[in-house]
Amino acid sequence: MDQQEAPTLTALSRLITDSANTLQHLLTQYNLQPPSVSPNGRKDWSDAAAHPDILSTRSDLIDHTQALLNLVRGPVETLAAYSGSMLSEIDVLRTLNLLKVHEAVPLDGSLSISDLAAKIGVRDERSLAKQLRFAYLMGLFRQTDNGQVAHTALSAALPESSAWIEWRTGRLASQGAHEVAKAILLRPQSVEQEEVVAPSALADPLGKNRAFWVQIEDVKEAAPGQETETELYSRAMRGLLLHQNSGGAAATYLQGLDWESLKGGTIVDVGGGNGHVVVELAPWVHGISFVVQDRPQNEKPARDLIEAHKLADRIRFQAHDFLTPQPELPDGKVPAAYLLVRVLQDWSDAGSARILKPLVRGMEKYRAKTWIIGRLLPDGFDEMSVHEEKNLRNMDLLGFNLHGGGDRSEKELKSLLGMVDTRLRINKISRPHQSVLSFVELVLDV
Ligand SMILES: C[S@@+](CC[C@H](N)C(=O)[O-])C[C@H]1O[C@@H](n2cnc3c(N)ncnc32)[C@H](O)[C@@H]1O
Repeated sequence: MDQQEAPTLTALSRLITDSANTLQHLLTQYNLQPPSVSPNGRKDWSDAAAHPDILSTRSDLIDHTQALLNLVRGPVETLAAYSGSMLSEIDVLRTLNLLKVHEAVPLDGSLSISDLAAKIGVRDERSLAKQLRFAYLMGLFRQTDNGQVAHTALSAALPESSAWIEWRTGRLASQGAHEVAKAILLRPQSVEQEEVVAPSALADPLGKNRAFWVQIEDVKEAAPGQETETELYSRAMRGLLLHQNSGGAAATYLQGLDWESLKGGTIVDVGGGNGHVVVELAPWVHGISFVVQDRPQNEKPARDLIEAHKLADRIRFQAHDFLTPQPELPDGKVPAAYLLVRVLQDWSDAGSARILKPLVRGMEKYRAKTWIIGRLLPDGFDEMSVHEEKNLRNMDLLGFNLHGGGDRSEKELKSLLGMVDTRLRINKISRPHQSVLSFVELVLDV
């Protein structure tokens, strides 16, 4: 039987002190800001992307701290927290985010709960105060000495994360969680199966087992001034891009792929949403134009976003169902590469093969490459810190919850490619240090 080395309170505390000292020392050495609880302090770690020693020391510190917390709490209280206070933390975050409290509280000042309630249109002031009181315990907003509400570092960071939090904690993204066990019990194991049992379909509020993409489309009608589910989803995907990469969205993508090799060409972003990935990238990769392909519902949000970034001369949106053959590109362009960013995890192997097959035709005809950007799961244990692996696997579980899909390991990706075309192979894979995304270049042996 495995005998795990039992950590003690003092041994863990020592590890924490050592990692904290190292981290502090490295930040000073590289002239970077220390962590801070001030609303104007360090928000994320994107500035440390080029310093793997900082990132790995930080991950160690997080892992040791979590281990100490679990030890001090003990098993019963840890389980009580998962089914109690931690759930309330999510509920309070959802509520205050929906009420947009972070926009109403001034960044460099404070206001009374009554003024806050008036500003955000809340009538039940007492209940708002209770939500805030719990939020203070999370370090989300704080009460000033004169009883007013002010920002903390955590609440001040909400604007960048707000869209993702709104969507992820909302009904459509959460409903499947209640049916995961049932889906696992019911699901057949066949990779050939295109229609899979997805938890979110089992949780369909209309009881019709509608797939996620059908449910999201069916909620087309929004009240005047309100956004549709698709608009919220697109906004959330953009939020995830910024949020998941700790602010360093473009930097991660630039490190991962050889953009220079495509100069003068056109990249087709297949399932590119409203173009939120390529609007971040385009300013950094000169001489490349983009065609964003996605469902027609994304056309307007995409055009608005592209226009807002003044990139209409380089980025075109094309409504296209990626399960069907590739259309001619606008303006007679031909593809130099297809980009699939965070798409395949939503589909079973059979569904993913249907998405990849039309691209293989383009790879053959135009000698185009295909770049897959997504999460690759480790096959073994201890390949990364607990903190990193949780960040990675949390999205894998969400893929199952929503679509019955999920992320793949390199081995599983290779087996998928084999189902698509035996000439298709992985040319290279890279994962920028501590990025949750891996960058995979596919080529076709012709
Ligand atoms: C997980 S999102 C990824 C979006 C974007 N690539 C990113 O990384 O943020 C999956 C995308 O696939 C699109 N999609 C789903 N089914 C599609 C279909 N049949 N044809 C085209 N796009 C589709 C969705 O609209 C959505 O934009």
